[in-house]
Amino acid sequence: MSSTGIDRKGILAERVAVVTGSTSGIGFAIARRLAQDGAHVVISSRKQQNVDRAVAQLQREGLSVAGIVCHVGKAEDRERLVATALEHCGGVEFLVCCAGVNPLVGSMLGTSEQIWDKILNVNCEVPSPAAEPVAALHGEEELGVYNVSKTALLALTRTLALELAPKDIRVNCLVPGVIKTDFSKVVRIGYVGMSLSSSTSGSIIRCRGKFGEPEDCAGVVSFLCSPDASYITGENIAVAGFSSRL
Ligand SMILES: NC(=O)c1ccc[n+]([C@@H]2O[C@H](COP(=O)([O-])OP(=O)(O)OC[C@H]3O[C@@H](n4cnc5c(N)ncnc54)[C@H](O)[C@@H]3O)[C@@H](O)[C@H]2O)c1
Repeated sequence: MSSTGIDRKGILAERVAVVTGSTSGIGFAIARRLAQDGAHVVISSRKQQNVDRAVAQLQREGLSVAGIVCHVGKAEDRERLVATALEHCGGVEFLVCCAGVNPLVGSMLGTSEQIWDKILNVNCEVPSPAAEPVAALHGEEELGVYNVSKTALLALTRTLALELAPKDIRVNCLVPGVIKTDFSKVVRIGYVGMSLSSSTSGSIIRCRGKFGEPEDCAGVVSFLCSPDASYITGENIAVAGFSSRL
């Protein structure tokens, strides 16, 4: 039982969550946790085989999940995703935007317009009608455009939270540190011995103790979706241990 007298078992029972970029990594862990906490969850990402694999795995665990392909940069895919949630679950109560890209590791200077457009489109424009995007606080060298896109989400969260407050819609942003997924390999490769160290390019990356696991992010998102968080909106919440926030 929580301090508010709310029973946390099945805290999200019969609620409906849509999670983008949820066939692997942080998104998958969030989808699993929300379903374990009782929600009906719609999983999505770009490839049918990945959606099928993730849905099958969670259904084997006895969880209530459906899945559909959704490239978040495509308007028709996003519409189909919402339609699927309406059809299977009768609505959407939580939207968790995890899809993110970083096709560039290198200097921001001279980065092509095409790369800027891709990163800003997927990482910033798409979460704009959403709740709980995943974003950044302190950037690293060589991830400049990505840093810009994720830092924009901090302002997006604040602004959207204000705009949507009259509709009683909350908007919060999870700011992970270095979490062990395929996505962060490019950053983790520079760590030596899990302590303060130099990356191969010479830039300093800070991490003391250990990297995070995707599950470290999932519980916080479940909390943010729960009634215990009903007075929390417009916040950027770091789950970063002692590592840099990506
Ligand atoms: N891993 C970290 O250390 C870390 C830290 C901070 C923020 N993040 C952010 O967390 C989010 C999830 O990353 P992850 O580490 O779990 O990586 P991941 O590669 O394991 O998962 C990313 C998921 O997004 C999907 N995806 C990518 N582009 C998409 C698109 N256009 N449309 C739909 N789906 C798409 C991929 O298929 C995959 O399922 C990203 O937004 C990333 O920027 C990750």
